[in-house]
Amino acid sequence: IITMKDIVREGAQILRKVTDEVVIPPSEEDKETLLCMLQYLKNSQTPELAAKYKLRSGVGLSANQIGLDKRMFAAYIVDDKGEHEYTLFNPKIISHSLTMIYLQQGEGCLSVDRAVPGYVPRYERIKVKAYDITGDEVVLKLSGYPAIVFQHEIDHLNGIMFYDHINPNNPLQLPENVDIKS
Ligand SMILES: O=C(O)C[C@@H](Cc1ccccc1)[C@H](O)SCc1ccccc1
Ligand code: NI
Repeated sequence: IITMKDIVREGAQILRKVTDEVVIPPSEEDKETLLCMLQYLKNSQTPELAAKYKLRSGVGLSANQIGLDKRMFAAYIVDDKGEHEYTLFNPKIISHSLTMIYLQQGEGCLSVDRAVPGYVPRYERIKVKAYDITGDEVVLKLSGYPAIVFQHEIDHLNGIMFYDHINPNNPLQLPENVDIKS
């Protein structure tokens, strides 16, 4: 299983690389790895397992965060509508809203062992084209928190860290078109 020792921390070059597209249809190995990444997220959100394996809780994980130069990520979000799991290859944001949102509490990262305060402006709505675990093309429309998670993960695949979006002079400053989203 994936544990924290498998997670690459900031400073590693792979976190600053634009990762390579995965060949579609995906190999058995790539599918296996992506499912392991999803399992990490589920384990990290299961108190007994998180405690047993000392896992930091995560709702998203990109392949380069476990040292793989592959354009794929997993996300596992539980909200009032239930569990939403995503295992996607070669994701691409094909359109987005003008309005932006941000998390009141800012963002964190499994690859960043420190708190970096500040608002991270994200598109409120995104349309994403990707390939699912079977290699079929999917188009997903996301808004709110899931959209934030996807943007955080797709940033990873493009070598971007969440703090790259924080205004260095005033971390709590926002572009004027940003709506409040806590
Ligand atoms: O490092 C990662 O990519 C996982 C990130 C994903 C993320 C961070 C901020 C905003 C959206 C997504 C974090 O580990 S997720 C941390 C977390 C865990 C449970 C609930 C909320 C956030
Ligand atoms: Ni991250």
